[in-house]
Amino acid sequence: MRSDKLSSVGEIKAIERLLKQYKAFYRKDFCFPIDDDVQAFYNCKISIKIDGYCEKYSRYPWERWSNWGWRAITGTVSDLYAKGYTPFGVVYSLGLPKNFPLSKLEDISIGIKKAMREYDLSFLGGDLNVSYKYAWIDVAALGTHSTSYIFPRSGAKAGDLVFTTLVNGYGTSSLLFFAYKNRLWNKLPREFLNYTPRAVKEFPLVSKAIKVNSSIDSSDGLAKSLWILAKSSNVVIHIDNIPIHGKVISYLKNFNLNIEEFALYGGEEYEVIFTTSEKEDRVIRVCKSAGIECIKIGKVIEKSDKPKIIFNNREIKPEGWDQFLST
Ligand SMILES: Nc1ncnc2c1ncn2[C@@H]1O[C@H](COP(=O)(O)OP(=O)(O)OP(=O)(O)O)[C@@H](O)[C@H]1O
Ligand SMILES: Cc1ncc(C[n+]2csc(CCOP(=O)(O)O)c2C)c(N)n1
Ligand SMILES: [Mg+2]
Repeated sequence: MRSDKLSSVGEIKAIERLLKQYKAFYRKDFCFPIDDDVQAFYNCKISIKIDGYCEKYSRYPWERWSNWGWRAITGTVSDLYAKGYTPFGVVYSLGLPKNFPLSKLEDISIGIKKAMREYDLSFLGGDLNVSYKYAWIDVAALGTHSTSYIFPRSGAKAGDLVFTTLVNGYGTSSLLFFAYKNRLWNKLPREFLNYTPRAVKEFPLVSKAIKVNSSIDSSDGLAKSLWILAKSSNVVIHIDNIPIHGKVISYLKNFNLNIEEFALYGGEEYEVIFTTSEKEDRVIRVCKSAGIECIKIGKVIEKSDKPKIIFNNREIKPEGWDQFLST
């Protein structure tokens, strides 16, 4: 309905509406489905991704502006890495209120530079605009192909094993969001508050050594990311292992919180969730040689026109971070 608000419709439905209109502008020689994490062209050699963040909904009060700059770059390149592409450069656009101090702008650029060093990115250009009340950043990144094939969200096959990388781990980001919403952050140690996830830049190496069938990054949480894979691939996925960062568990217990829920419904972990028909021990070994840990979390059971995620005989709610529903 045209009169509906974004806060009742949510991000996914709103985007679906937009994408219907843009179908006519999609070229047949593009490599990914129109709604995938990234798009690629020139024989899939070059790929592009854009991602944006509003300060109000993406920077916690205890965080430095440099963290915000770092995460904006990380969030964008994460999608490229998750698809096997290695980003080589970024352009970004900043919107800042008129009274924004120059010192904070410097701090944002410290975070951006740190991320460009970490991911070996070139600076391709920028833009500075005035915004109303809150700061805003949009980052676009270009990546090059390092595998001989591509793996969309829709490529999961019956029998595939489902893996996730464990570079940042699950649980920390949802605990931080909980602490923020409940004004409890002074109960958490600096170690948690300084959470600075990094994108899984080793994943292109993994996808070179094994054949990945489908993948997504976990920026909107494990449950939602798994659900998107299942829905795009039309499959039922069984999960038998929900990963949670060891250090988070005691805090969740202290606050009397449900451990599984915090692992499932987070966001901003920037892990790669992928499916493959390769054997478990080989996948774990290949990840290790690439310098990261991967664990098997489940299996793709069957093709189905009723895609779902099952854990312990129960269907997992396909919920997660949504810009319009979550805040
Ligand atoms: N405003 C928009 N107009 C057109 N297409 C959009 C718009 N926003 C998102 N999309 C497209 O919709 C798809 C899903 O977008 P979404 O941002 O949820 O992807 P994502 O990779 O999960 O992003 P993120 O990394 O931010 O979680 C992508 O193909 C994206 O290009
Ligand atoms: C003040 C404040 N409120 C909420 C959050 C949580 N949060 C912000 S963006 C996001 C998903 C990013 O996905 P992507 O990078 O793919 O766009 C999440 C989980 C936060 N960090 N700060
Ligand atoms: Mg993504």
